[in-house]
Amino acid sequence: MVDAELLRCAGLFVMRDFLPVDLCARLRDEAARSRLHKAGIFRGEKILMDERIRRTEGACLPETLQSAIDERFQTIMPDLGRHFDHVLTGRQPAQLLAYQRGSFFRPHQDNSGSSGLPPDVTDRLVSAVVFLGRQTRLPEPGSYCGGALTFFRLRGPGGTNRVRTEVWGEEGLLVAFPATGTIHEVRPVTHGPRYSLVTWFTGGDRSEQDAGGT
Ligand SMILES: O=C(O)CCC(=O)C(=O)O
Ligand SMILES: [Fe+2]
Repeated sequence: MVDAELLRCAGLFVMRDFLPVDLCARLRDEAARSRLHKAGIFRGEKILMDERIRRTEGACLPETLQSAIDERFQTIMPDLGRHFDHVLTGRQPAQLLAYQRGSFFRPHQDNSGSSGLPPDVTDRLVSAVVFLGRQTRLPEPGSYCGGALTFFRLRGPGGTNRVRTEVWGEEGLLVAFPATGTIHEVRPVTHGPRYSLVTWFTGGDRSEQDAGGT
């Protein structure tokens, strides 16, 4: 369940079927087979494992699937840049994430701009999340429950301020948002696993480029 219009109205970039269902299924299979490692959070230069804030695991993204994913992200880069008023020139390697029952990621922004963070974080301009599975209210074969990607204080229709906006996963759905200032969380998964791909686009402001151009 995603009200794409609502998210668009709040300035997010939404694309259904960004990845084809067969590619989503292959990625889920790979993640299920892969050795998983605990994913951390940045505190200054350090990566901290704090399971009160984030309980998520990372899986290996096989090279055989990497090029298909890169190609898809590459195609939307100009549109994303226009949408968020940036000149996007690069992208950080996509991460394949696995959330088992009980996993979550508490409210955070992907680039808080705090001093002392490594360039990997401060370079992030636009965050993109791709859902590889489907969220349902009750367990169904192949679905997950809980785990809504929840945004806080998004602008609503008519300039209202929505307290919370939930995005329920659909296979292949992409949601992109500014890496700085967009507070979001992954609600606890109650039936899993939930799989997603995340990546960050980098580059510069349009205005900076215009000022520098001749
Ligand atoms: O898995 C998701 O849906 C989002 C993950 C996330 O917010 C992050 O990795 O920063
Ligand atoms: Fe995030």
